[in-house]
Amino acid sequence: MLRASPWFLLALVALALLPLLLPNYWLFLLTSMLISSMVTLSVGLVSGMAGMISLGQLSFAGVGGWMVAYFNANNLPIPFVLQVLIGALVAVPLGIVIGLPALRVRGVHLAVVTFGFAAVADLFFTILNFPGGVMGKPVLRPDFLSHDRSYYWFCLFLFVLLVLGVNALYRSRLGSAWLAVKHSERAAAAMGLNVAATKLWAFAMSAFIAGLSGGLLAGQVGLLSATNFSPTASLILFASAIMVGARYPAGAVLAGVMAWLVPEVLGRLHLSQNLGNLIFALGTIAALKAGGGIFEVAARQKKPAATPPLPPPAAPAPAAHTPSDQVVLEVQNLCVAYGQVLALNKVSFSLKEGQVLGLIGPNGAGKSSLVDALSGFTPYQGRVQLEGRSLEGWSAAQRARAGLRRSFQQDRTIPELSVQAYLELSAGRALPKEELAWALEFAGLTELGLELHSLNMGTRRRLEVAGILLSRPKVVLLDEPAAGLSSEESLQLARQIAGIPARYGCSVILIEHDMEVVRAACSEVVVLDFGCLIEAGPTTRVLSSPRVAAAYLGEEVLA
Ligand SMILES: Nc1ncnc2c1ncn2[C@@H]1O[C@H](COP(=O)(O)OP(=O)(O)OP(=O)(O)O)[C@@H](O)[C@H]1O
Repeated sequence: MLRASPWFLLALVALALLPLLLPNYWLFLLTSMLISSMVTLSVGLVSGMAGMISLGQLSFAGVGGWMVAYFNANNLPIPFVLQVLIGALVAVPLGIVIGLPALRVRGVHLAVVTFGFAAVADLFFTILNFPGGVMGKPVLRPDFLSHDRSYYWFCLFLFVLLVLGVNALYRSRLGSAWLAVKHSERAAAAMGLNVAATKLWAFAMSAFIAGLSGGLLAGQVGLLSATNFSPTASLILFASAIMVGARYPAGAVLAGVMAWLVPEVLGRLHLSQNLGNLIFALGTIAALKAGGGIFEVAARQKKPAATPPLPPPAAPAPAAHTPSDQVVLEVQNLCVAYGQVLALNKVSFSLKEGQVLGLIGPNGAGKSSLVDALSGFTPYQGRVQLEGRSLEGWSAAQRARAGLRRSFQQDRTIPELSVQAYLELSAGRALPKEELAWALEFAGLTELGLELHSLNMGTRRRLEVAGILLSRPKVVLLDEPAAGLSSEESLQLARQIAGIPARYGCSVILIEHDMEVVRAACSEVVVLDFGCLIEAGPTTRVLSSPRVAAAYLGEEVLA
């Protein structure tokens, strides 16, 4: 993201002064570069930020251009600037419609859907023609934009506005939500985010930006044709956006430069323009191999932070918190089946207010199925009640918003976000200094600005828990939070987990294989085996039960 404001200002001054030095032909190319950069920015938003493949971005641009051409051909008394804006706005509902399939499909399927849209739009543009095209009636610019230089400055002005707007968006909660959805829709839903709305916003906004660029292109070239917005051109645009890492404005500018420089150079060398496509294709393959475009890789290679120190193990053993008798989560006859496999068979237990309840069992016992069912990710039969309210039919996001939060076995934190942005996204609100300071202490960090990719696994796991706690949940399901941590880190985390009810007043279900962690954190334990609850009660008693030992713990407990 654009943070180097001195560089940004320098580039801006250079771009603003260039028209004074260059002949008209180069000015025309520079304007094309700005317009290409804009439409690349739109790909950066929908694909780079929100992680959805869109192969029809130029069709949105075509809609913007078509509207401007239509206003001109019909001599409608609408100022040019307004025409461009209307064109961009008309592209928005289309963006939402094209975004609807993204709620159900992703990856290659979404690529096919969006490319299909590009093909249909191409047919539409070809059959209907751009208004004014057949009559040879070009789009007229108002007097103040009639000179190529003033038009260039106008495009530059809009481009800068877009960059600032997009940058502000990327730093907002919506921007963080886009990254969350890109990395894991499940984790995003588990944070209480509305995944569908987040995706549709991305499509709508990227269609707006693309539509704006189409309108500007109409003003630049006067007469548009379907070839300006062909599906093939959309493909090349997508390839170049991937190659540069177009969610970074500087990447979009680089793509814009290449979009006019490569054909220009090839033309002067009398080489085929297809060579340009080959360059973009190879660049895309290289980017996919490197796990990101030029600017994404560069951002990732920022020096990783030194491994943060563990928080002082002095963490006083948490004051024993006596759970109240009030039941916060009631689970009755819970059954989960995957086809013929019965993963959970009539499991019933209750979680009391202020309790840290361990959930243990051998591999395949049904622990993850239980967490998935409670958190709304797996269909189940039976009853689950949160503070007396049945959660029947509630989605994962609704359960999270109601105060039933969960963590994941695998790291699902969002590498590009800063510590603060991640915590605020997970908490669902802007956090005051004291709460941020507490979260830093919980995770053993000192800086809020560090990006998560620079943190070690243990720190990211603690940060995930801290973010969940800052959302002030009623119940937290922690799915093997100590996985991948050293034994020292695990015990530290266990002590922190044991202190959660006293500090946050919420209850915890802790799934853990490490019995030391269970002993340190949990007052009571339930044990699953082959999907059935075989034992429940105070930790020490249950862990020394021969039945449990036989089912799962073996020598570890007997020792
Ligand atoms: N998506 C699925 N499709 C089919 N069977 C599944 C699926 N997920 C889990 N199972 C089966 O359901 C049973 C319970 O699995 P689950 O992952 O809930 O156990 P677990 O106790 O969490 O195991 P682990 O400790 O290894 O994570 C196992 O027999 C497993 O093979």
